[in-house]
Amino acid sequence: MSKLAGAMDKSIRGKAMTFLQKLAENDALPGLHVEPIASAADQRVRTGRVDDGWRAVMFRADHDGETHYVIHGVWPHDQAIAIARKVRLTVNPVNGLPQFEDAPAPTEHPTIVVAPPVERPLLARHGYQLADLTDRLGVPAEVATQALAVTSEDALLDLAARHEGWLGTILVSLGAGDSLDEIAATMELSEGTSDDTDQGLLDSLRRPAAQLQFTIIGDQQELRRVIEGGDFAAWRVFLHPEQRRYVDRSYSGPFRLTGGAGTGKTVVLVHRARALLRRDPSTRIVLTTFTTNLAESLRDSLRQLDPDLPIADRPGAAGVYVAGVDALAAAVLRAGGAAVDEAMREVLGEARTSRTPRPPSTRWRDVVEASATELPAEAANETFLTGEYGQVVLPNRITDEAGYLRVRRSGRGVALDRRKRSQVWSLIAAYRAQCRVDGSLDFPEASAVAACHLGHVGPLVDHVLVDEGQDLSPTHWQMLRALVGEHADDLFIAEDAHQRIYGARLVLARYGIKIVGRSRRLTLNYRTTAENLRYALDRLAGGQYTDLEDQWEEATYRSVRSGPNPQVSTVGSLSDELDHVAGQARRWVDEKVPPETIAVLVPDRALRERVVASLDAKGVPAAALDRGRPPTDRVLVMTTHRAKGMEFARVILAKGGRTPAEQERRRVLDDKERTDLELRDRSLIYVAATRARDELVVVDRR
Ligand SMILES: Nc1ncnc2c1ncn2[C@@H]1O[C@H](COP(=O)(O)OP(=O)(O)OP(=O)(O)O)[C@@H](O)[C@H]1O
Repeated sequence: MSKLAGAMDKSIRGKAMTFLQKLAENDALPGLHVEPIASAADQRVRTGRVDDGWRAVMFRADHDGETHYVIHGVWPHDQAIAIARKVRLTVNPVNGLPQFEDAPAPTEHPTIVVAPPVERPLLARHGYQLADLTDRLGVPAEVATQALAVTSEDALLDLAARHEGWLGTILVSLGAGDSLDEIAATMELSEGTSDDTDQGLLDSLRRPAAQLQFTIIGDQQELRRVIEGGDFAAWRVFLHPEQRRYVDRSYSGPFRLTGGAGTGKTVVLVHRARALLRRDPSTRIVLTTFTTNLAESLRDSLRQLDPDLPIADRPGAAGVYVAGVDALAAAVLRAGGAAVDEAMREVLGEARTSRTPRPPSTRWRDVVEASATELPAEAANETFLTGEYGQVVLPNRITDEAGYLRVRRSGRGVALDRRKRSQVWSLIAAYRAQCRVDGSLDFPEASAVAACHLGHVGPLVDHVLVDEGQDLSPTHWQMLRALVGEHADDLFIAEDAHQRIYGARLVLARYGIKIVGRSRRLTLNYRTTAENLRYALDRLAGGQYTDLEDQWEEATYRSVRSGPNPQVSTVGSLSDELDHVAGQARRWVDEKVPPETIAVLVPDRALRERVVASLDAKGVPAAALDRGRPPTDRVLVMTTHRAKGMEFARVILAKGGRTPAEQERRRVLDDKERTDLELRDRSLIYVAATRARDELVVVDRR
């Protein structure tokens, strides 16, 4: 077992690896010098020789004829000896979890006199007392006393940051006002008996909450990953008990995991893919998300988690096939061969020659402009028609006017009488006629046809894992439903309704995906500081957000870290905005902040190019990020859409202004459509602000 290698100096990692490998082979090898320490506080403590100057501190526990070592860390010789003398690894008598202690635990709660604070302490405001923390949760008395004295959530987060593992996590939950029962349940704390024998200690180390801090090293490769990863790769090894549950558990049907930005939804998905493959190496998994860029980063994460994980080259092959959802549709169509023609006829009323969908174009706008339609502006526009086609026509496989006149248009804003429906159909028919000329399919058509084709040939895979579920469209869901049969662990969907920046609201049950109670929520934010999270959540206040089950989305999250408040400035013009952005980036680069850890997020590509040019002019190395991987040594400038799913130490959010064309586009929209667009505008700011790990600077334009 090993504690997080964060404490380990980089220069010694290679030798530590060799030491631990040898220790695993035979702890009696003379070069290792595994020795007890005279007058140590814990009789299990041992030190081992990593090299002349460095020693490992560890604990030995024997059970069933086997010897186990719990690695505490590697330190310079004298420091290691001093630590080894004092440190104890015990089982917490209240919650049954392993804990390190520097000195013998007091038998009674010590009397610690704390000066009465001017403000009422935070935990008292939440109604907690000392005994709640110590006797119910097992928080050591000294830490509990400190926690009860702090007056703000930020101060409590600072205290939490000083304690690794379960203790830090419990403090964060207390700060957020969670009830004792909730904390005990999510952390899976035990009650009562504690067993300080070697076996008791080993059992305690295997508890889910212990795995926030300890991991059982099964083989050499895992050992290497833990040692080389250090703190930055904590997600690969140390899961929250709740995360672990969603990774390992089996569900009788589709499962939905919700949670705000940075709560570790993607981490759960990636671990779950590996867990499913470990259960059955021949299993066929599809891991999908909205865009190709996000899919690429999922693939990278899978490789980081486990370089040996089989990545499939097509949906239906053993292993994990990772693709953006539209690329997945294209792959299904390519693999389907001539049989796809039948599905095309059923969905579109005709077969098209291309199997590769073409990217979005101006075709809907061209159709409206070339027509002499009498439809009101709220229906004769690209936004309405794209929605009508993707949400009504394609999912219902409508191929003629008669079908369109009959179809239910539930959830759509603009009311259409028979005459108007007929006029809308003329535009749809004109659109399809143009597509027929070049034989191409658009993205929604491709997923609709893929769904129909899969309905004919049957499911291709055993499990589908979806990230960013809130952005997927009706035909995407139809396709995913048809891709996997209805059985246990068929679909696992991660979503955050507050981050919907693409598609329209929808309800999964309409597409045959019945969650029926299999829905849970992650609330602990690992990425964003409490201050930045507060700013981001305030942007959503008052908006009515619903999730994929048509439930109100809550916005109650807590953060594991605190930091400076976001700096928000308001400027009067584009040139002031550009100056402000470049000035801030310049200051950070001058302070030696690595440029690639700084991102400037903008609403559109036009502003992106302006920002890059202005950074160049100020001598700040910068690059526009679109497709592909981010370059190093440059400040990254990108649209918020591109930044989805990513994170940066520092973010400058340039909100920009609306162009006259955009203002006109919005003016003609129906009220419902406009309200939805406004929700998405706010979500875009929320997404942007939650990309910042440490510092956030916002530039608002009047
Ligand atoms: N158990 C963990 N221990 C340490 N870090 C974690 C843990 N879980 C997640 N993280 C870290 O938190 C950050 C956010 O995780 P992740 O990207 O999975 O969140 P998300 O919910 O998918 O976010 P978003 O919705 O914004 O894409 C990442 O840096 C990840 O490494």
